[in-house]
Amino acid sequence: MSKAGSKKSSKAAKRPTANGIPILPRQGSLQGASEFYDFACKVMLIGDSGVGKTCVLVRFKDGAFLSGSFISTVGIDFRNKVVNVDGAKVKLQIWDTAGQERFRSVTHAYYRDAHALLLLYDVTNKTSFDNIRAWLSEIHEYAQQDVVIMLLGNKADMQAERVVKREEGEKLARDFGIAFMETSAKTGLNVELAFMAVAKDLKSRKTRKPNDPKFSVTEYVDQEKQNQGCCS
Ligand SMILES: Nc1nc2c(ncn2[C@@H]2O[C@H](COP(=O)(O)OP(=O)(O)OP(=O)(O)O)[C@@H](O)[C@H]2O)c(=O)[nH]1
Repeated sequence: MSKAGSKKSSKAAKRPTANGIPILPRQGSLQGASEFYDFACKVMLIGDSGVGKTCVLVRFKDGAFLSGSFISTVGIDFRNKVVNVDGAKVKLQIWDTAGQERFRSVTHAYYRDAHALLLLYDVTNKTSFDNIRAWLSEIHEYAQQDVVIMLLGNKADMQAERVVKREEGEKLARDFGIAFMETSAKTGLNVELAFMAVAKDLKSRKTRKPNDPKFSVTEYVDQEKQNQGCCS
């Protein structure tokens, strides 16, 4: 992950750059030599700086939480994970973007190939929530029309600092017809579910017969949340 100030960012500095921003190959290889899979898809994590995109990715990929001082992502990077969906192996190539405004022109270029976008805000940061509409406009401008969008209200573990109610996130998602859930990279709440919903959607798109009902990410997520029997 290209995080400014991290050890890995010195590696990133040896990569090709544009205005000092590390640029990775546009088409991250979906052909992992040692990984077997049936379908592959690109998922992008987007949202304001500091909402927890890198932490959500690390939680999903490694089952760990990056606590401590916050190091902002520089440019864009990706990690792969193969998941099992009803007997099929789906390779998720997950792109972690920099939330900072100065990297926006770099990350826009990657929207077009994305099958799914996980759009994050931070439930303890009202501005990050208010900016969601602007992020959705960008998605509308740069992403494919049929891209799957999921709104994630992250840092749900920080109840004392919360300033955005769950109902506000739900309403915004409803207004835009997109799936919603609250997540926590710290506790792992709903992180797996978010990525699995995306993987299921992709598998369904690839295998669905003309008369089969269309898979709905929103319905799937709502069903799974009900099955958890909790308020998340
Ligand atoms: N309590 C709590 N802290 C979190 C959570 N997710 C992220 N953080 C913290 O929030 C800070 C920012 O997290 P990052 O994942 O680096 O944020 P980012 O969205 O990748 O930021 P940029 O790289 O600048 O775009 C870090 O200090 C994390 O430890 C969470 O779910 N709960």
